[in-house]
Amino acid sequence: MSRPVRVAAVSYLNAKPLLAGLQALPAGEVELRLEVPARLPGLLAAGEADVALLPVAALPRIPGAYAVGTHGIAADGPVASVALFSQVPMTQIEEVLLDHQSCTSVALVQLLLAGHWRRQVRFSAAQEGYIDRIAGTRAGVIIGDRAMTQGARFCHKWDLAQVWKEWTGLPFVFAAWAAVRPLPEGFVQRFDEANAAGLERLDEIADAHAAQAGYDLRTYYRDHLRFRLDGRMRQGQALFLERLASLPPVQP
Ligand SMILES: C=C(O[C@@H]1C=C(C(=O)O)C=C[C@H]1O)C(=O)O
Repeated sequence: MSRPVRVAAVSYLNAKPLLAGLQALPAGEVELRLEVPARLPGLLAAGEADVALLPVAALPRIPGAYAVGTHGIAADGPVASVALFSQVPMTQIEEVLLDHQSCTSVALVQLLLAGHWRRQVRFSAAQEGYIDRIAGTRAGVIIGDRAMTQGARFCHKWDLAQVWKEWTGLPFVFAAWAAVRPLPEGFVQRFDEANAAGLERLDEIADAHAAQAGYDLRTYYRDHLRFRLDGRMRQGQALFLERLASLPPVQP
């Protein structure tokens, strides 16, 4: 491949530590594009991206997808930025709005409601502006930077990675680098090392984006997010995909 490797990543602050190290790659080796998670599976499947930070719920839909390196976006306990928000207690929720920017978390909430909370609710596709419609018995999933600042607005917040951990005892992987077609010789190792280099500078990266965040990014990067996908992470991912396969066709 003589052209740059086209890398598509999540546009939220959660991905900045993985992306920071890519600057160390040889000039012109990668071309970076940032999108909300729900757009990434389509880019990879259509060949518009060579590598994507792929929401793991999309893996079964992309034939031939394989893991690139050892990094992604995960949590081992509360993640802080993925939650179900509601004004009423769990037992009174009748409808759940599914964040249109999400792919994995909207599947996770359906698994948790059916298998962990054992609640039957209606799921509705959400659109831009849906957060204002979370009211009464209508709850909603919110992911990413927008989720970090909703705390005071809703009476109830269930952190989905924390609930997954309580349910299964395992970490949860939201997204992981993946490709479909072969990559240039040696690229995966260079890319993986570049990711790891970014993780050495978490505080510096947090401070560089602090004004944009408006919350404590150092804590978010250090205490909530996990970027290295070890054996337990992959175990959590496998269990999620197994349970997802037995869920009735994911709505909406
Ligand atoms: C932790 C997060 O993980 C993400 C959630 C995703 C999803 O729900 O599809 C995909 C990628 C990650 O950005 C977050 O967005 O806050």
